[in-house]
Amino acid sequence: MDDWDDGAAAPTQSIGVRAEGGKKFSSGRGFKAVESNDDDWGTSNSGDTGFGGSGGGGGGWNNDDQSSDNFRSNNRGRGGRGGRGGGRGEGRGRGGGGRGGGFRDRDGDRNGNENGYGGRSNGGGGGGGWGDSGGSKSNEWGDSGGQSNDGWGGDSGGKSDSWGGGNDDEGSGGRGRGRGGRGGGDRGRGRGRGGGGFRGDRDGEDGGFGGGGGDGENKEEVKREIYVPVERTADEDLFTSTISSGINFIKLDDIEVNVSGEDVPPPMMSFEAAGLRPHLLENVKKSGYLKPTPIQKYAVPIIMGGRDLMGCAQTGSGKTAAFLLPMINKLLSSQEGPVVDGSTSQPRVVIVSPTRELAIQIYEQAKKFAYNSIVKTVVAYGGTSVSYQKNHVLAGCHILVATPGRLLDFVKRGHVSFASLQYFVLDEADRMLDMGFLPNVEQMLGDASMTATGERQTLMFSATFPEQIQHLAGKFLHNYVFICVGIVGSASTDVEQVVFQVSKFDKREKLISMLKEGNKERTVVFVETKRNADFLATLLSENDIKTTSIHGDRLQREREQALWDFKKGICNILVATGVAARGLDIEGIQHVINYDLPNSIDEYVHRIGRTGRVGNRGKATSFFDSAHDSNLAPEISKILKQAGQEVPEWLSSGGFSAGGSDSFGGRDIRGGDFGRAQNFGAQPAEQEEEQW
Ligand SMILES: Nc1ncnc2c1ncn2[C@@H]1O[C@H](COP(=O)(O)OP(=O)(O)OP(=O)(O)O)[C@@H](O)[C@H]1O
Repeated sequence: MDDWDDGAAAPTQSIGVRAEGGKKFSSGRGFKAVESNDDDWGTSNSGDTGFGGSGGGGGGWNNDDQSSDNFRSNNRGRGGRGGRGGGRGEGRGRGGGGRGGGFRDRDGDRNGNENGYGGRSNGGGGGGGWGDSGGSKSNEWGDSGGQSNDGWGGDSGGKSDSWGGGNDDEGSGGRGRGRGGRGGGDRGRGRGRGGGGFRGDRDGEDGGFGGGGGDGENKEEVKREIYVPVERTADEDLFTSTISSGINFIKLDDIEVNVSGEDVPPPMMSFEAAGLRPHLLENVKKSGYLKPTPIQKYAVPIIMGGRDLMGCAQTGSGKTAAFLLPMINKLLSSQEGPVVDGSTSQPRVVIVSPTRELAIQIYEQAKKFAYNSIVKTVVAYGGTSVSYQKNHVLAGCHILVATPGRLLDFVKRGHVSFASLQYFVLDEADRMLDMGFLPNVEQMLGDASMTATGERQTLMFSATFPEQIQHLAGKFLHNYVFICVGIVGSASTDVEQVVFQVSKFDKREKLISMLKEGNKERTVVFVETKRNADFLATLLSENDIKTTSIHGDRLQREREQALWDFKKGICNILVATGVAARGLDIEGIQHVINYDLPNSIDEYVHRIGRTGRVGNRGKATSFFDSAHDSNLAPEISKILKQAGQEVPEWLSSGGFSAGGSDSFGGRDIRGGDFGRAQNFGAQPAEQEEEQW
């Protein structure tokens, strides 16, 4: 299940069954904001119409201590979290029952970290009032939440006992029957009609979940708290916060590079040779970059030459610096300050990323390269205080890094205009141009203030770039150059890929034994659903494996804390949904485990690319459940083969037929002269110091 955040147009999943004849409530309280702020609330409801409350319940968050991230003591469990309320103000949601399977910490002391997960307790349908939960004292849920009509939304700050407390017992999935979730934030009136929840499987798919959703008219999800992001890394520390190149760095030069387009500028052989400004060169050196990677060698001169670009290169091969360096160089050369026209900020560079954490990371990289210079960088992304980020944007910035929803919101409100834009960058461009985000990108590029194609430079980067997306991308680019380092969509050869056949019933045991054997290797475990991410994180914590999790249902504050805990080694295991598959660059990830394989091979390539970066070696293990994953067998076989790795017989006999790289978009789709790539071949590798 996809859980990409922040796409205003991203579809909301509906999992509930709509009940007929729900009950109306005239007022109520949903999630309680930590701090009230008109602007924030207003904004959170100002998006496009279309997808209403993703649920009705608005279940009470059982977090007495709003200032803490702590779920440890008696009331810290999240009581069954209801579906999200049907919005505030005019928002009307028809929602389902809440999500069952709230979890509650039974033993706070065992969880040493702030985001710690406690024991399992599965409540029934959370938001939806009375859930009958498998194995637990379900009636308590109903009593506490549902019977009082007023209790649907739950006062998140208040009597949380009634929501979170009560159910100590373990049990598998709750069966939530949502009865008319009542929408609404603190100050709104919502109307809800509830849908029934789902009952959790008894076979171990824990946690029933409630109906997700009605078709309310609420504009966007109600935010659950207003979060002012914490800048955790001091500017000086940015230089050491990325990954040091590994022993195979030099081998990147062996990868064949194809470049196509008209009058392509020649590659640079060193950062010094590119003509970058001394201040920038100093910051590059301070970052520990001695030599450019292949994508940097080609992309930097092309961007400096004023060209549009579609760049494809493997995960962890330095694409971020490939676009940041030439842009920052230009900003430094012009020496112009940020443009703010009245109450509208006009950045010169806009970089759009599909996830919030990736936006933060790009922002930090930009700040690092622009360190101690006039170039100002700002980040804006969902799940955070709008007014806080708006103030930063309006203070003026050269570079704005943003997720699409928040950016469009700022554009709509007139806080941001593209009138002075020189560069428009789509990172993870294939993702930005797929069905979920394409309307957002079209809106940005079609905005009345947007500089014309040809006047601005448009740059797109990714490790995967299917041909149909290339076709689509072409219409936003002007006489562009296409660079392809290696085969587009191929995995880094520095990642050792192992695929095991594991049925869904054996996955947990296998995972636990593997992690215990792994001796605290820093590991990302990818799962398909948010629910399972929570469940597994809890399970692993119970097994004394320090674990945290990241997925789209966690508060932004929790997401950032989770990544921080993982980066700092407070938790060595990160259980993640696809939200962490792309772009994240975390030092020391030794192992990626696909507990659940993704639905697409591109996603597989991005996920395993969280390890084996910039010449470091890594390992990726995938649990292949033939009942579910057989359609991926040929493509995984192909990826393994391309990376020069052994393909298990059972996998290849599942229908694998070797073909060209076309389905991965391994060539410039323009064909003709453009498609006639100049093959720059492999660069002569310098003498390696160490063989492996
Ligand atoms: N020339 C270089 N020398 C040394 N390290 C580098 C160099 N270029 C980039 N790096 C480092 O390599 C790591 C990976 O870079 P980056 O995140 O840009 O990869 P990417 O190609 O964008 O990967 P992904 O496709 O996963 O997003 C970062 O930690 C970055 O600081």
